[in-house]
Amino acid sequence: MASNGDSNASAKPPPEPSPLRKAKFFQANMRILVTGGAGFIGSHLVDRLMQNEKNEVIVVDNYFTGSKDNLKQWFGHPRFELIRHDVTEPLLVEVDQIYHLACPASPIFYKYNPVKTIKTNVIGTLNMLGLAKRVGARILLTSTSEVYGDPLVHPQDESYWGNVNPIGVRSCYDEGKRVAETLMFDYHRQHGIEIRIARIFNTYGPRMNIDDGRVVSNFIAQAIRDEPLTVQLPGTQTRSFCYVSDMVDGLIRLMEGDNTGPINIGNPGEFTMLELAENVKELINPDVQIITVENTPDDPRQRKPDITKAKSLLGWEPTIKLSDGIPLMEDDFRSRLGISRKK
Ligand SMILES: NC(=O)c1ccc[n+]([C@@H]2O[C@H](COP(=O)([O-])OP(=O)(O)OC[C@H]3O[C@@H](n4cnc5c(N)ncnc54)[C@H](O)[C@@H]3O)[C@@H](O)[C@H]2O)c1
Ligand SMILES: O=c1ccn([C@@H]2O[C@H](COP(=O)(O)OP(=O)(O)O[C@H]3OC[C@@H](O)[C@H](O)[C@H]3O)[C@@H](O)[C@H]2O)c(=O)[nH]1
Repeated sequence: MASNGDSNASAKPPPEPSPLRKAKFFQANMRILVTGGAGFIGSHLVDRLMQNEKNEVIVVDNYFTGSKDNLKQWFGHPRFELIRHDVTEPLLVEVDQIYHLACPASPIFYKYNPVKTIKTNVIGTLNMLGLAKRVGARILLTSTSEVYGDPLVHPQDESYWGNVNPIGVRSCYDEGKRVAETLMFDYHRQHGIEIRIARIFNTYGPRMNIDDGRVVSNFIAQAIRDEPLTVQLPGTQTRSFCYVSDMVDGLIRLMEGDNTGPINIGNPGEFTMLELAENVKELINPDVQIITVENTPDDPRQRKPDITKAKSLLGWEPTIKLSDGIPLMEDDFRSRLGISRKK
């Protein structure tokens, strides 16, 4: 297995998968666990996995930021199960693959209960690794570009170790994800677990919570409601936005491929927050006002993925540019807000 985290990765073989995998006359389905599957990215991932009729999908979620509504299309389907469960508690299920997404992702939600956020990242990831070890499952962690902190290297490639405040208000999330990555590699080296790590860059799309608090959903909801777009100061900070269907494609390729990662998955198109506001204004509501408001501590000043590895190792690159993704998200937000386009 190719590992770009540490060249000393153990040669220890992973635990044997279920004997049913080798059964001559019984072709078992691939049983896939998605933690955090009721959330934004998780529910899109479930939709894609359910399209393959060889997959059985089990979702666990505590509904902190996710919603059953995101999965209602699958209720009652014989290949689908939904379990209310908090990943900080152990879980006993028999599965072949684990997509481990459970963790609040929007800064306002992860800062709301920072102790719970770090427990989710550390104890939650330990529990899922323990499960992977017991049943011989392959596990993929959705890590984040936030492991690079306020990056001093631009764009960020996977070899950069980051510039992270260990005691700041964002640390429960970014240090939490850094420990989660450490745990993944320790289980890989010590127990031979098959791991995959995706470092996800800002992702947007339909089904984001209207009140999620992240910038794209805020601006789109504000533009539709005729409220001023709130650009946090200085407005020159940058982000690179990936449409959710591209993200799901990258995650599945990583899971199915041979490389442990970490691998950046994101769209390198980089925008200042002022540029993003101008784009949303132009595409959704040319009359809307743009205002500046106070920022929060430790906001990263620049962020853009180097996706050379994703291109060469996964054959993946994003296909949907921001100006095409925003209108797709607008349709979804308008239907949920019950506000149609002005004639
Ligand atoms: N969307 C992004 O831009 C982005 C960027 C980088 C990384 N990620 C990572 O991708 C994953 C999904 O992000 P998202 O944008 O879909 O966020 P989200 O908040 O919509 O989804 C997270 C899901 O995890 C669930 N959850 C949270 N804590 C849990 C716990 N203790 N036990 C069980 N379930 C729990 C939530 O209820 C929710 O359904 C997260 O791990 C996040 O860190 C997302
Ligand atoms: O209304 C707003 C909200 C946010 N912003 C700005 O927009 C930028 C992006 O902020 P967001 O809250 O969307 O998300 P961040 O990029 O800070 O963090 C995200 O990074 C990657 C993931 O791990 C997580 O989804 C999340 O932590 C920041 O510079 C913020 O100051 C605004 O200008 N206005």
